[in-house]
Amino acid sequence: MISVAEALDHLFALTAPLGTEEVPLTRAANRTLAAPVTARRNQPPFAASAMDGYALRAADLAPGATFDVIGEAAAGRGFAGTVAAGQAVRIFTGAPVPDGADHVVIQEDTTARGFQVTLTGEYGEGANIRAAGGDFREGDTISAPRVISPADIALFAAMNVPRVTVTRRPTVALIPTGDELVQPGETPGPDQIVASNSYGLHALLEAAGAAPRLMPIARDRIDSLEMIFSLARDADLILTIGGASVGDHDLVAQAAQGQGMEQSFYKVAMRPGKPLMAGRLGNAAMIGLPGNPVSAMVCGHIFVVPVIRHMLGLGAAPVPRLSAPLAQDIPANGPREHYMRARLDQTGAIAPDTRQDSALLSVLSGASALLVRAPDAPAARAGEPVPYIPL
Ligand SMILES: Nc1nc2c(c(=O)[nH]1)N[C@H]1C(S)=C(S)[C@@H](COP(=O)(O)OP(=O)(O)OC[C@H]3O[C@@H](n4cnc5c(N)ncnc54)[C@H](O)[C@@H]3O)O[C@H]1N2
Ligand code: MOO
Repeated sequence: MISVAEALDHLFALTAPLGTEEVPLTRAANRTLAAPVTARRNQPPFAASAMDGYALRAADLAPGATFDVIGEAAAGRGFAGTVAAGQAVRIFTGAPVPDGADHVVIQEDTTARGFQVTLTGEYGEGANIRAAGGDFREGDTISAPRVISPADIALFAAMNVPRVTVTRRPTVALIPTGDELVQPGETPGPDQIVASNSYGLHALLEAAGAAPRLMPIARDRIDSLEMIFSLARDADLILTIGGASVGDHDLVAQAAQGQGMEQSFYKVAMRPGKPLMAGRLGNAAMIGLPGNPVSAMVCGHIFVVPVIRHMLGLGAAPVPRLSAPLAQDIPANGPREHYMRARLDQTGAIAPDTRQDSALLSVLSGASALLVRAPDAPAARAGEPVPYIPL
């Protein structure tokens, strides 16, 4: 059995960053930026008023001072003239500050009468003017790669960049296997259960930036598995679920090898997830996940998400770990790295659930973290820091 770190290295070696495509901003959320974005203008392009009020010369500011109002500057329609001593221009938020003016008094601090305005209150410390280029300047760049956030999209739009270059989404064929499975909503036979982790993995893949395709359930027969594999060949990644262990009906590796799969590894020293398998099948990487629902989901977090990020060009790195103090004593670990379903309490301390069976989706759903126990880690006391992965 290889370690989790070794298995991840093999998976990174089986995969590579994908090509790119261009998308409009309305399609760019959560995609991975693949080429830097360069501002095509200054923002603001002119010194702009930050408030509704009067633009005038700061040198003229004095309590009770009165000004001649010589015109108006609105957003989208500036004032063409120049403000001289004793003059003011009525101005609105976002409007260009007219030549000659270097201060905007907010209208609440003035009294207007006819074509005159008088300062009444405190006129404040700031000039209420946003400098030209104060947000960004033409030629400023946002570097790639990065996962594009809603704020990034607003920034790109302001930079007058309507389309961006992103990494192609990895297509993932997700293949549930097993005679016992029916789809959610169907009526299971007496010995059947409802396929679940295929749906959980579908959600995990979408959130990680992949384009998952849920394939029909492959039955525990070589011909059925081969048929579904043949439908999945154009994917970047083929993920099978179940049939990975040593039972008479665990036929995934045999069927994949019959289709030309070159195996990279089988079995990882971890709990849950031991019967994990990986290889290359034609142009696709293949990962065979164990069928137990929690095992498949944990392997999804620990292996599949980092592989998707690698394919998106976001680097080849394990899931980041945080640290929290133990809420209680825990016993020594066995020889496999243990990813314990755990919860963080309000004080930030972490405690593993008492039930760690890899079939218990209700426990996984109630967990907020995977507490990571290194192989053969000794018993640990309440208060000791332990590594965890947030869920
Ligand atoms: N003699 C041994 N038996 C087992 C070993 C072992 O080392 N020696 N390993 C155990 C471990 S650990 C795991 S994990 C499982 C993994 O087995 P498989 O990958 O072959 O999975 P299946 O047998 O097909 O299914 C296991 C379990 O999960 C249910 N399942 C499968 N697919 C789904 C799905 N899409 N949605 C919901 N549930 C699913 C399936 O019905 C089984 O109950 O093997 C142990 N055995
Ligand atoms: O590895 Mo199995 O995944 O322990 O349940």
